[in-house]
Amino acid sequence: MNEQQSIRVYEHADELYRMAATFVAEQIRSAIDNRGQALIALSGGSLTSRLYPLLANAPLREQIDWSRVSIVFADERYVPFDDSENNYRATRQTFLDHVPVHADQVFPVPTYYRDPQQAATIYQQQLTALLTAHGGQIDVALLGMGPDGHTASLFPRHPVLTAIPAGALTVVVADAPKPPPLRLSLTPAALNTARAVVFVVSGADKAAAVAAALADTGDAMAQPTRLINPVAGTVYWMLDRAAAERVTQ
Ligand SMILES: O=C(O)C(O)[C@@H](O)[C@H](O)[C@H](O)COP(=O)(O)O
Repeated sequence: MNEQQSIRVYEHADELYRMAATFVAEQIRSAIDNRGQALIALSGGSLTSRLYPLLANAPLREQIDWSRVSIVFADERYVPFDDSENNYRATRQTFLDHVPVHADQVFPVPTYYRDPQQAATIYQQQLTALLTAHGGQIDVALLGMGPDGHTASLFPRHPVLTAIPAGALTVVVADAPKPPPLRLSLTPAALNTARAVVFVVSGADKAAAVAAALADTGDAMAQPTRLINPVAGTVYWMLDRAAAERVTQ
């Protein structure tokens, strides 16, 4: 197990999401207290419906100076902003439209480019500038994991995993097994700048993937979460009992 790793298990999903939202709010507050600002990376999926509303409502909403928070996306489905599959759209609906975050501090993946590679290049430039302004680190990267073990849009055994150029911060993922098939993801190198990577995973359908991800050894190409090893940060696994059921350590 990665030494910079912490595993926390909660009895029920409700408790998991409540504790995860509280933890993320603490991380954001501590970044603002220590460095005057916070840079966070968001994922889609169940976080959108279960965790983000907790940040967008009392008491957590009032505990954060949102004017000091910048937001990027760990991954995005390459569909227009008004498509119901778009993570930015979903995140606005449950989170960003309900907190006083400055519009110019929210960085959606620019899926309006016809060429996703162009979007990847531009998003990389934006992230590079943000990292420079934030001392080289994302403060909190919030990630989910699918039953197949994917995280962000890094899918097990997807050819792109071995084709990411050194130093690239963004990557276009075509033929993703989870729809929609065209996606843009932050790379492990980008996510590994994080001070805190927080995996929030619930449900028995993910128990096997969680156990494989946390086993002492394993193939990173089959378990992309193993590619997430922050250079100067900690990985937090926050699980409900059902997702943790097959973890042996
Ligand atoms: O598809 C996306 O947009 C994601 O960001 C993706 O990586 C997600 O976090 C996982 O698929 C887990 O999703 P669930 O929590 O809904 O299972």
